[in-house]
Amino acid sequence: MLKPFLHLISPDRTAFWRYAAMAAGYGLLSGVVIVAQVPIFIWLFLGDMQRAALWLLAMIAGCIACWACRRAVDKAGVGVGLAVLGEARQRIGDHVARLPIGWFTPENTARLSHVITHGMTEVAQLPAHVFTPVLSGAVTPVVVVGALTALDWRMGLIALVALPLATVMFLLAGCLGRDADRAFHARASETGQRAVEFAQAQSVLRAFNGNGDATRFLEQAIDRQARSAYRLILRSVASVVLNSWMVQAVFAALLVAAAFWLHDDLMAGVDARSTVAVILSLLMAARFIEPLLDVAGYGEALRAARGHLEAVEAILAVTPLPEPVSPELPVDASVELCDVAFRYAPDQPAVIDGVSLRIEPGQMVALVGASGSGKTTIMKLVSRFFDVEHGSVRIGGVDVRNMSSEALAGQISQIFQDSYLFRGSIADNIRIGCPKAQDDAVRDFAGKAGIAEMIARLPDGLDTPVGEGGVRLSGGERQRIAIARALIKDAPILLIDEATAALDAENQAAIASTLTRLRGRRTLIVIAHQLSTIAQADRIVVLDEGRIAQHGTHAELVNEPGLYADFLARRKAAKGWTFHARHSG
Ligand SMILES: Nc1ncnc2c1ncn2[C@@H]1O[C@H](COP(=O)(O)OP(=O)(O)OP(=O)(O)O)[C@@H](O)[C@H]1O
Repeated sequence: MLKPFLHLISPDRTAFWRYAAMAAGYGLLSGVVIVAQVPIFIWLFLGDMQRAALWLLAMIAGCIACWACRRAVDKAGVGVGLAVLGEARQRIGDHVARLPIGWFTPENTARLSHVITHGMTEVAQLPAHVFTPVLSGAVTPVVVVGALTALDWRMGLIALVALPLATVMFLLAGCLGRDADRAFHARASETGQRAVEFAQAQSVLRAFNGNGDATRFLEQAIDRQARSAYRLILRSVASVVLNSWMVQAVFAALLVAAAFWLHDDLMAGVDARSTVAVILSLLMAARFIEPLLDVAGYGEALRAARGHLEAVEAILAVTPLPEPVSPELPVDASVELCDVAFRYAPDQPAVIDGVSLRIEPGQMVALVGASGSGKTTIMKLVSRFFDVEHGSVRIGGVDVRNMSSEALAGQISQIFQDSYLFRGSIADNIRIGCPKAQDDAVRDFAGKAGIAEMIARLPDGLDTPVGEGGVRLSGGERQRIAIARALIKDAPILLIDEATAALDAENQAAIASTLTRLRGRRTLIVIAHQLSTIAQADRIVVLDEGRIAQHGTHAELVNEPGLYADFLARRKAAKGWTFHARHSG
């Protein structure tokens, strides 16, 4: 528990240890104040009011010191909590930013969101709300044991033996609900994911589930969460009961010992002093039990926080894409795949298998192939969204694994099918490609991407908000903004995945002319469904089930029986289109 917590606040743990020492000191002081009751009662019994008053004053001073100490401890605890919150979120953010794109499944994304929001807030509250009473509650009884031993060694011995026993019991009770707790957190993440999915996919759900069945997935997730919550509550109640029984058993043992002691004294002839000692021992026994009961009560909070800490540890344990120790810089804008093999998971088949391909700087290559043949995966490997399983991907002669992520990102600009627009204006979204770009440049690239007219029609022009994910725009408009963003970046390599698929004829022409302008100036790798785009390519690579089936210029491939000829035939049949290659290699 403490280890993952400390892991989160490393490298500077001084503040935590200072806080822990203060909390232990507070527990010690509380114990001393409790023990101070003994001499007060003894002097009262002996009729020495002056000494009793002096001890009373000392006790009052101790109470004030306790109060001040508790305030300082709470303040330090809040400080540690805030440090954990800041440090952990920063570390999780830095770590997640280096994880392979494949990690970001809806399930992991929901878990990440649950941990960063709910989980980390609970963990941050641990020092002030849980650690302080638990730490001080563990120290105070030790001091009280000393007083008990001084009053009667038998009761002191019982209390002394009870301390490690209670600790073991608390730990065992803590383990009781651990699995149920993990299951509950997993179910809570799943419900969160289903709730977001339910909200985002309303149009699909309503179109396909008009019979009111649309909430089924969400309801099932909520049911599963409710069942796991029920199991967790049962386990929690059991562990709270076990802890309380343990503490009450210790108390009963102390009472029995006190009864025996009194009985012995009665047999030996009652001594008033002994009677007072018994009464004081009982008082100390009660005060010994109080902090233990507190500690027992915090077991549940500790276990819940442990669940969140484990979730954070699990995220931090995912291996990020390694950064090179001595990064190298590419010498040009060539792209090369050398005998590349890749699979998305160890238990899945290879989706890229033995692909070798060299694209010279300034060349335009079109990737063609059936759906699922591996075109998008090749693009992702070039961008190092994942590392290859075998072979290498080289940019400018350098293995992408030997380039820093900044250097690699600087080389590549990309337009994907699902380009995301951030909440902000059109200009903000285009400027992501070049944060320093002036308005004129933004307008210029918007024009090149075919959105000049659209912007001119809008009252706020480039400053028009796009809404989260670009919801206020049509699919084609979103795609064109993503194109402007990619073009303004001015990276030497441009990857385009079906960039023109969502565009109307007018904008297809605008994009085609942009590609014409960029030909020879940038290395272009294009997954093109539009024949007009393929027509511009210097070379065409036809993929089939993760392998290169055909490779060459249009002129070389067009009369060769095979997938490319089949592809052209299908496209012609669909569009009544005739291919006029501008370049024959
Ligand atoms: N994240 C993923 N996890 C597991 N398998 C994946 C993942 N993404 C793609 N695949 C699989 O890898 C194979 C190649 O997919 P890829 O997206 O590269 O094909 P594609 O040629 O680009 O298809 P399309 O033209 O339909 O976009 C497919 O069998 C696909 O199911």
